[in-house]
Amino acid sequence: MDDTEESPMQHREVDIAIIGAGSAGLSAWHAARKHSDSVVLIEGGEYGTTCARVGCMPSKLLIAAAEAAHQARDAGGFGIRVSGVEVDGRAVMARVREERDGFVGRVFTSMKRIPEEDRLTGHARFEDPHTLIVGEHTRVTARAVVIATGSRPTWPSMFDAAGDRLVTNDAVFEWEDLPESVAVFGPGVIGLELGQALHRLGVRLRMFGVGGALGPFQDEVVRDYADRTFSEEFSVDPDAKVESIERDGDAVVITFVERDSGETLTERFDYLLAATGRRTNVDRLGLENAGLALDDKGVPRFNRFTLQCLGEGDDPGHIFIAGDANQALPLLHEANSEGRIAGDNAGRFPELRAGRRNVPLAIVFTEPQMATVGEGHAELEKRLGGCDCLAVGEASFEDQGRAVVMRRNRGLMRLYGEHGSGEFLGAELFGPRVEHMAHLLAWALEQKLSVSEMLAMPWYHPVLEEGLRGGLRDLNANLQQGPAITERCMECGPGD
Ligand SMILES: Cc1cc2nc3c(=O)[nH]c(=O)nc-3n(C[C@H](O)[C@H](O)[C@H](O)COP(=O)(O)OP(=O)(O)OC[C@H]3O[C@@H](n4cnc5c(N)ncnc54)[C@H](O)[C@@H]3O)c2cc1C
Ligand SMILES: NC(=O)c1ccc[n+]([C@@H]2O[C@H](COP(=O)([O-])OP(=O)(O)OC[C@H]3O[C@@H](n4cnc5c(N)ncnc54)[C@H](O)[C@@H]3O)[C@@H](O)[C@H]2O)c1
Repeated sequence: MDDTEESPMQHREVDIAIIGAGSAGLSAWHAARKHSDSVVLIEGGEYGTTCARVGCMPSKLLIAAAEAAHQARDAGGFGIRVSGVEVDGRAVMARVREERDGFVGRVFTSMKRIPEEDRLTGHARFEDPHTLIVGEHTRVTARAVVIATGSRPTWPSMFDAAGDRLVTNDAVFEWEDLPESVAVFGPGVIGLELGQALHRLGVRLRMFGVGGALGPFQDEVVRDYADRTFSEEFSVDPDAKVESIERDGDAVVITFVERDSGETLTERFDYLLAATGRRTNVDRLGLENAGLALDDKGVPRFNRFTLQCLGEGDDPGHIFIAGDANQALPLLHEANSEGRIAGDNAGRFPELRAGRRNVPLAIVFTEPQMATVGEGHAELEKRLGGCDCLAVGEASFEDQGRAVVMRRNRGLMRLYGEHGSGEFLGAELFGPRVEHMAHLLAWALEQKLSVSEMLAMPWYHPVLEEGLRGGLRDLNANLQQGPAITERCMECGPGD
């Protein structure tokens, strides 16, 4: 064959095709294989998953280094003198990359359990509802398809002026050294995690947001408290007025109105880090050929329990969607569980099983940490606020005993319950190590416990969870199911 001749298109006929070898796709593959040996997993980008390569794991590695620096600087508060805390940016980034490579390596090792003939490399797109074209080299015909294509960062076009100094989380963990300065756009989950870590590692930082949003919080009381806390540590403006973004030599030059002074300032930064949200990768799938009903954002409409997509006439069909691709709950544990449900149903199609879904749980690894459990405050207000059915309890960590002991006594939680039934509904937490309390609350919500039942559980002393007990007691009092809190709990330990 001469060089100009195109190689012929290969043809594969399979039971199930899974598009995307990320966390959702890998779970889907394992679940589907329980039903059939004829399953292909198609990957168009890099293997290793977003979580391990550029997401959950490297971000937590950077945060861990930042925490070490912060604790060393804070040791003086305990009477421990640590002199000359120095951040070796190269060493920090080397550890981040090395450990990150370890996590990615473990994904590769588990990928090896998937036979090579079941893996296809190349970008997939629909030719018709049952046919995929993969990398222009293979046509795959499948009885059922799972879309598990994940998401990618998105930003407004005004950032493009920063040229190659515009970066996202995809680039940060490849840095050989820490930069001198970064302008972070988007005080959401990624922006706050990475921004605070960079600041604690000595990077000069400003963070710009729009419309006042901050982290995952919907409850204004918690959001305002978190805003005040972060603002004391580094420059963050959740409702920034940015006048221009320009490139000058190697610098990104940003002109903005400074929050506190109201002055217009122009500052130079090494990088503009865009953390302004993520968009689903379904836009490059040729969905117009798949016969699916799409929502106003172009995402297939689907059933949350079966992960089955609806067809154009709203008839459910043979295509399933899992993980960040469906934009519902872009979190790792949800990608895993959706992948499992979608793969299982693709395998048993046309028979289907409704998968078990967990209550919403999200944790952000800032310091103090942020967490949300259950339905968001806005949804609860909409559903229950009008009939006065929603009760709120509150507790501060400022005088919480264990938090004081640890010099981590900053934070506020708001807890929600239903009048009448006394059931616990959800919470927004901002405080020390609330990752653990968020789990306790999510488990209580799964069990449909009432606030009184939660309070009847054991509470050790002195632990941070006693702060949670304070919040639950306040909620119970507001539900008129317990005594009003006029003073500290008499039967509790000091600083409960
Ligand atoms: C910085 C950061 C930090 C995060 N931290 C956390 C955290 O602490 N906790 C948490 O729960 N979540 C976290 N997340 C979110 C979590 O990483 C994602 O929810 C999860 O990785 C999504 O998995 P997925 O399988 O849907 O997508 P992915 O792992 O992205 O997999 C999708 C795959 O599909 C491939 N693909 C796309 N289109 C095609 C196509 N047309 N053909 C073939 N292949 C295709 C892609 O190349 C990719 O490999 C974080 C995310 C980021 C970015
Ligand atoms: N710890 C975790 O679980 C974790 C960590 C990181 C990411 N994630 C997942 O990744 C998803 C995406 O994270 P994200 O931080 O990109 O999205 P996000 O939606 O949490 O935050 C985006 C932020 O950017 C702001 N924004 C939008 N346009 C802007 C503009 N032009 N200028 C300035 N700010 C602007 C928004 O108001 C918002 O605050 C999260 O929703 C989460 O599901 C989870």
